[in-house]
Amino acid sequence: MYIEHLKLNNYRNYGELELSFDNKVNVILGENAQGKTNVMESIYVLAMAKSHRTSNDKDLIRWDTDYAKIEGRVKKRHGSIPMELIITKKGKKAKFNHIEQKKLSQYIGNMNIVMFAPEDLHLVKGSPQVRRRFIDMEIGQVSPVYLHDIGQYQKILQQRNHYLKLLQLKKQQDLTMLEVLTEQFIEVAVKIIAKRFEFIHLLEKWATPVHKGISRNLETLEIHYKPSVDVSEEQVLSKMIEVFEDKFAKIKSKEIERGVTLFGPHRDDLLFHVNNRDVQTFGSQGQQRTTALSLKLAEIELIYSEVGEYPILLLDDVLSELDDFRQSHLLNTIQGKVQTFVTTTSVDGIDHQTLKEASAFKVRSGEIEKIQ
Ligand SMILES: Nc1ncnc2c1ncn2[C@@H]1O[C@H](COP(=O)(O)OP(=O)(O)OP(=O)(O)O)[C@@H](O)[C@H]1O
Repeated sequence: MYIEHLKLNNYRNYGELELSFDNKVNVILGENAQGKTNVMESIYVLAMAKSHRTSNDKDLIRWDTDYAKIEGRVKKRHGSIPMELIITKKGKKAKFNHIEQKKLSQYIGNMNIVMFAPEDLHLVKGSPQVRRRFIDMEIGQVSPVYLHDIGQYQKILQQRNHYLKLLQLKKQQDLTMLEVLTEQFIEVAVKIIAKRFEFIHLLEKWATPVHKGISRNLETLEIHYKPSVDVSEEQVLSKMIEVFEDKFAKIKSKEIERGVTLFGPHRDDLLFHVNNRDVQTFGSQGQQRTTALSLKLAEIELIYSEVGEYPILLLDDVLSELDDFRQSHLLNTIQGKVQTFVTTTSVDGIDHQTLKEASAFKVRSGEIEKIQ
């Protein structure tokens, strides 16, 4: 799939912008703070209904205006489909094929995106939160049910935390309500954990050969999912409810004392092993970068295998962060099959055929001009 047309109104530093793209590499050139990332972000937001760099939708609305609008036409195998997202200070409205989608979980996933930005290089080394976000965004793109479950989970987690806080502060004494919330919590948590196990296997299946290629056959990558409760994959569906019930019964007084939920998918993590060693602890910076790059390239193949079409790749300021070998590995992989957007301040030093054949756009304070 690829995005043919993009129109922005009052999005970040763009008043009005209309661009058409080919199904190939599109380079977005410009000095710092001119609006390169803003274009990438708008494509990401159109696909995912939220930004990768802010959780506050209001940040996306151009200063001193009331709403932001992103319109796009995505070309898929079965035709060209219009998508639209309007962000106001009160909320957002999403349309797919001119029809408003009441549930965002039904909207997301119609246009698949893989974003690779400098912060993704911290996927291995960063906090578990970064890795959980990565898993959730990726599964969400191929499974609307999962997105719905995550939404439910967050709601119940919030209610449970709120109730634990009341118990902690002795504003409540009744434990029956806590039991009801715990039961609801476990029901959704089990579904999420089962799906995460399944997804990590699939991701590993694609990432291991990619990693072998980038490491010139020297390294074997393994990805392990580490739920916060000690449970093996075999136990997930058969015994998980019991495992959680036992755990929560044992830590009840501790949770009340702390006023917060201590176990569940919001505390899960991922582990990456290269040649049987934990990359987070023992990996060199190069190995950590290779792992992050392998995961991104694996996502491209994973989406293709699940959806039947390649996703759109957004490389935000990341190409210059990779050495020559990794750069050309990346560009060789996408060449001719994945619509790719690359932002950079300069293409000097990137000597690859793919970039020579690319379309190029020049950004200057919220205005864009096609230059190649
Ligand atoms: N809501 C907003 N309304 C208007 N302008 C905004 C808004 N949010 C950000 N900006 C402006 O957008 C510009 C930043 O754009 P962007 O992040 O796309 O930069 P960039 O070209 O990618 O730069 P760099 O190479 O430094 O990453 C800044 O000038 C900032 O002031």
